[in-house]
Amino acid sequence: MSTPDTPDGAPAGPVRATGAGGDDGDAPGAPVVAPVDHARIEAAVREILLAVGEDPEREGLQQTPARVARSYAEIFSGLSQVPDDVLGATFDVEHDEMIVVRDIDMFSVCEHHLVPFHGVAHVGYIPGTDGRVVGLSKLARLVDVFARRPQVQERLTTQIAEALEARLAPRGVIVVVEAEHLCMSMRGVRRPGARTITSAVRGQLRDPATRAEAMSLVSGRAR
Ligand SMILES: Nc1nc2c(ncn2[C@@H]2O[C@H](COP(=O)(O)OP(=O)(O)OP(=O)(O)O)[C@@H](O)[C@H]2O)c(=O)[nH]1
Ligand SMILES: [Zn+2]
Repeated sequence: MSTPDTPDGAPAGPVRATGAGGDDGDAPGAPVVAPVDHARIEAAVREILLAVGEDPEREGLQQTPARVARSYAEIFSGLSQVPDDVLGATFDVEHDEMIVVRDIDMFSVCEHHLVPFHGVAHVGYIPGTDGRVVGLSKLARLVDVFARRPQVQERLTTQIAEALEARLAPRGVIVVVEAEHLCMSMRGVRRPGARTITSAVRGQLRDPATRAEAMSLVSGRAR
């Protein structure tokens, strides 16, 4: 299992989107969209369709460039978000033990091939000395902030951990991501079912005993 310490370069800097990632005002499950350049995406998709030998004017493809643009606005909405959009509010529950949310569904896009990789993220932390915690749903929202970008799994894992460290000053953080990369399944080496597991562990959770407890929680062995 890898424990990356330095991200392999960050994706393009965030440009805050009005309303993107809004919390309590959003309808549950409402798609988060970003202000991408729809006209440019549409022109590019039309070119790709022509390049692969398709006819962009045939009935089934006429709306495809516009659909792809809307889809990219959602899939890449993390590029216009920053962690503070979702970790802004903390509260004091005087809890000084580990908190783990496991099996957070995660969809991202491989930056090498622009096809999805998907799986689950497990996110845990030990609150800092001030005992402040963040709402549980915000951990899933934080995963989305970094997953909805062109990514590699190692960087995604590290960025989630570093954002929690920076915002909560926790005593420890653990992030484990398990994912299947469609670039390894549907093309290339063609190994459907292979899962990649990455972890980022910080602070007290690097201590072997605490790390073992965290790993048993995220793997479900403690249930
Ligand atoms: N470390 C890492 N590698 C990734 C990730 N997503 C995709 N890759 C790999 O990126 C590599 C890109 O390799 P290249 O040789 O440049 O591209 P390619 O010819 O399309 O490679 P193949 O996928 O082997 O066909 C491949 O080995 C992918 O499996 C990721 O999140 N992390
Ligand atoms: Zn890929």
